[in-house]
Amino acid sequence: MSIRIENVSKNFSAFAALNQVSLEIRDGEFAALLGPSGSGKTTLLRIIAGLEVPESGEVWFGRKNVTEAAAASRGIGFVFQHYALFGHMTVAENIGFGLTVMPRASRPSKKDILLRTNELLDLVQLPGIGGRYPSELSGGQRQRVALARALARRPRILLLDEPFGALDAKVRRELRGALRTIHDELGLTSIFVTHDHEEAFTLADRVAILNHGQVEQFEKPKRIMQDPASDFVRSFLA
Ligand SMILES: Nc1ncnc2c1ncn2[C@@H]1O[C@H](COP(=O)(O)OP(=O)(O)OP(=O)(O)O)[C@@H](O)[C@H]1O
Repeated sequence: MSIRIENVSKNFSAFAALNQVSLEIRDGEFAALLGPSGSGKTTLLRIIAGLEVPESGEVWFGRKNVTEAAAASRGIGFVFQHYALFGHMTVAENIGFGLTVMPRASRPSKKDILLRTNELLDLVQLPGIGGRYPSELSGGQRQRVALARALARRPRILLLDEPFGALDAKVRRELRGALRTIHDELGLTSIFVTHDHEEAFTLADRVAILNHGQVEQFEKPKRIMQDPASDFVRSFLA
C-alpha cells in the first residue's frame, strides 16, 4: 500500500514540528526516517498512524485520503520502543489481543486465534514460547513478540518508532535482519524511525533525512552518501 504525505504541517503552540512535508513511499517499500532529536520524525510517524492530526496537508494510503480517518481504521501495525507488552498476559495472549477485541461479527474463533498466534511466533522465530510471560523474555525477544502482535491483524503498513533503541548492538543487528526478511515475505510497506545512520542505511530502500521539521533529502542510501543534498545532510552523516 503506497503512502503519500502532501504538504503536511504540524505545530505545537507556536512551534513548527513539521513544515510543509511531502513524501511518497511506494507500495512494498521500506523507508527510514532519519534525523537528529527533535527533527519531527515521531510526529510524522504519528500523523501517518492517525495519532496526531496535521494543521494542514493530507495523508493518502493508496487511493484513499486518510487524513481524517481514525487510527484504528487505518489497517496499520505499530512497534514502538516503549510500547510495552501487557505484563499480566502470556506471550500468546499479547499477540492475540488485537484479535480478541475485534467486534464479534469479524472476530476469529478461539481456535483460529491460537493458530494465528502460533504462525506469528514461527514468523518471528520464537516457536513454543506462547505460554511464557514478558518478564521471562530478553529485550530482543520482547521486541519480536511486539512485532508479532503488530502483525496479528495482517496490516499492510507497518510503522516502527525506534523499536530496537533499547537493545545492544548485536541483538539490534539480528532483529534488523529478521525485520527486513518479514517485511519482504509479507509484502509490507514499512516506515522505520531512527537516529542511527547505520541502522537506516542498512535496513531501508530509501532514507528520508529530516531537519527542523523538513525533509532535506529522500533517496537511496547509496545516492545520499554519494551526493548529499545539503550542508546539513553532509555534516549529519559525517
Ligand atoms: N505533544 C507535544 N507537545 C509539544 N511539543 C511537542 C509535542 N510532540 C513533539 N513536540 C515537539 O516537536 C518537535 C519534534 O518532535 P518529534 O518527537 O517529532 O522529534 P523526533 O525527531 O522524533 O525526536 P527524537 O529522536 O528525540 O524522538 C520537538 O521539538 C518536540 O519537542
